[in-house]
Amino acid sequence: MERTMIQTGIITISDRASQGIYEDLGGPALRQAAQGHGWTVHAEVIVPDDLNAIQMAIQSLSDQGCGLILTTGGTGIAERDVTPEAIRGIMRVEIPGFGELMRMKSLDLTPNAILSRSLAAVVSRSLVIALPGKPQGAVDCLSFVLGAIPHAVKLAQRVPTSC
Ligand SMILES: Nc1ncnc2c1ncn2[C@@H]1O[C@H](COP(=O)(O)OP(=O)(O)OP(=O)(O)O)[C@@H](O)[C@H]1O
Ligand SMILES: Nc1nc2c(c(=O)[nH]1)N[C@H]1C(S)=C(S)[C@@H](COP(=O)(O)O)O[C@H]1N2
Repeated sequence: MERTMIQTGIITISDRASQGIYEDLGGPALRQAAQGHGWTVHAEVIVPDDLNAIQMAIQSLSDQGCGLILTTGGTGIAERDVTPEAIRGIMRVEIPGFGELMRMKSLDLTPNAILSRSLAAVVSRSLVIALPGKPQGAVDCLSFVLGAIPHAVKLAQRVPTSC
């Protein structure tokens, strides 16, 4: 697989992790996975399940030059799960195949896979991938879409590239 230098930002979206009620394991799990893929982790942040806070965190990491922004949490159907709405409010285009593939592959692991509204989108010059909240689920879902990430990041960053 193509190994490209990708500047990565990681956002954990969880009311309880943001309040320190439980230790955030999702951000560190994604950092380890990203570094394992040869990417540079620029920053890791934790925000509550709040639409404005999510949008501001994404925009800030994008402005700091992250070509790839991974979020974990808030993709489900609980009352405060607003990650998809937050991303759709600031994206240029959605990339439906990412969510389709993550749900399809995850169905082999858990019947609850179809409860995730996980997605990917281009926000400014960043590829944003919204992964489920369970730390292992986030890492697994990232692995399912890995192959398309280097090319998608180049397209988001408007770097000349061909398929
Ligand atoms: N960032 C995380 N770190 C560690 N465990 C997590 C994290 N996110 C989710 N989990 C685990 O997965 C379970 C189910 O995820 P759920 O989506 O309900 O959590 P959540 O979004 O963090 O909840 P809330 O936002 O209400 O705090 C949690 O109860 C927790 O055990
Ligand atoms: N691969 C994978 N996908 C998964 C899961 C998981 O553990 N592994 N958890 C599911 C569950 S239980 C839920 S409720 C939804 C949404 O999770 P979120 O609201 O924490 O993002 O993701 C689903 N997708």
